[in-house]
Amino acid sequence: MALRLGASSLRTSLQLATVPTRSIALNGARCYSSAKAKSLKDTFAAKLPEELEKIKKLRKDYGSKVVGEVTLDQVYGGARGIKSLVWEGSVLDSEEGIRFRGKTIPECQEVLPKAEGGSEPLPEGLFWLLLTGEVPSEQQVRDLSAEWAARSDLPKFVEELIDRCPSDLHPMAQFSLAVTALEHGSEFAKAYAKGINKKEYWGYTFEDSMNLIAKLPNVASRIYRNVYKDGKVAAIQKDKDYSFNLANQLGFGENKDFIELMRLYLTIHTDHEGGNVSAHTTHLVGSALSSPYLSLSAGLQGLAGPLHGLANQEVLNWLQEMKKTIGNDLSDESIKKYLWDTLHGGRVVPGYGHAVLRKTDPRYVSQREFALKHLPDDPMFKLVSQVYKIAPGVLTEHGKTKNPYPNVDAHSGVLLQYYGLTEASYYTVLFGVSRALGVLPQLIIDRAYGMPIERPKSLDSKSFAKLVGAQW
Ligand SMILES: CC(=O)SCCNC(=O)CCNC(=O)[C@H](O)C(C)(C)COP(=O)(O)OP(=O)(O)OC[C@H]1O[C@@H](n2cnc3c(N)ncnc32)[C@H](O)[C@@H]1OP(=O)(O)O
Ligand SMILES: O=C([O-])CC(=O)C(=O)O
Repeated sequence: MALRLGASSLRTSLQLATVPTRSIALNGARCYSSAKAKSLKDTFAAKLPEELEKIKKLRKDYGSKVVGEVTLDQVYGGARGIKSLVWEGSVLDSEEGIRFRGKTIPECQEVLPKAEGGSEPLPEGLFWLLLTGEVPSEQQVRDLSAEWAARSDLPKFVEELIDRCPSDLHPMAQFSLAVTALEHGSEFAKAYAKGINKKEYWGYTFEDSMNLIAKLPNVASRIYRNVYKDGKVAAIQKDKDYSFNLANQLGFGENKDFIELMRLYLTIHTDHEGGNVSAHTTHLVGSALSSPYLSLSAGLQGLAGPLHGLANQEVLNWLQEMKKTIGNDLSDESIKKYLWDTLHGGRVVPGYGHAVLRKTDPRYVSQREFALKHLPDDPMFKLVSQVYKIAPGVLTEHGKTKNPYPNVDAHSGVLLQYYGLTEASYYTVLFGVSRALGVLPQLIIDRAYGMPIERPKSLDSKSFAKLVGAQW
């Protein structure tokens, strides 16, 4: 019960009184409806004792069972496939792709609440699903939108910090810098410094995560407007959803389809189980009890690498280069030649391959479906489709990559450029806003579970050689 007391002591005025909820079936998923919607924090707190009990029993009964073995190749191969992380929000199947709390992307598109008149899910709903495992009601999602809007103001010094960045400092560096500076308002760090009971950690981590997510549209749009536009940022509209506000602040609030794209984009980029660089980094830094601000900032710095989230920037630049080179000749032969030139130049084909996936990424598929619906005749979409037809064969013939199919980053830039967001160096910031909605729920869960500091064992090569019985 201490956990619940700790949580409720932090309740904000926006959280509505909790009343028993009625569970109804919505397309096979559980959906909770009630006169007064139960808040996210109360929903999580109510489920927590049972979750903790289940984990305690699992560890008591099976704690010494072997869950896998590790080869020397895995040690030298980026820890690929080693099962060593607990991540509740999503699990990635190499053939099927991601499932968020057991639900595929199409299933999420079906069951998660949408904006009035909209057809894409609201990322608020996915955040709720990732944290609690439950599909929220429409009212719960509306309340969450309102709560984020209410918490969205930036401290003046953070605005000034962003404004003082040179416009040629990469947007991702500006983004992680601003998120680090928001640490100034960390309730977790302040409470820890005062000395709090471990059982109260998650409540403060929840508050920090909510505040941080709420502020990201202001941070992200300020960077965009400063670097590429006139530096003026629209105010958050308190009665609107998160994606509307982000789209509007970027300067695309008049375009309903772009807002819908933001809702889809922010939903599908959230989470990709725990081992990817941004998720793992956030979790790792958080395991030292660094605040959610410092943890996410570290994760964003990993996302900014070209083999990870920056690949979406690389893809658009690469496609534009290709267009310049091949002009209107989208024949199989000319695409093939361009792909081979890239590979012969010792470069990777951006947007293709994956550390886990061995089939086309379902996040690519959902973006392709969006394009087929909204921009079927866009020349860049046609180019992307042609590359999709040709690249798997070329990469297979090249014989190096274990996965010749496209990942999420192969498509996102083409959708953004269609609506006029053409600045590729900005794209990973949008990815980062979405990724925050995926990695912060797990950070709250980590603290609620009392996960320890992460500290795997390393050895030098000589010791590994000895371990496998080799000469050194
Ligand atoms: C959101 C995301 O992070 S999704 C991934 C975004 N990144 C990209 O799209 C960049 C292009 N892709 C890649 O570089 C890789 O496929 C990664 C980083 C995604 C995965 O890396 P790995 O798990 O090491 O891939 P894999 O085991 O297939 O690599 C084997 C070899 O194939 C190469 N390879 C993998 N993908 C590609 C590619 N798209 N083009 C050319 N070569 C490739 C690797 O560089 C590696 O070469 P090496 O033996 O000379 O070092
Ligand atoms: O899973 C990975 O390694 C990379 C990825 O697609 C993501 O983080 O979204």
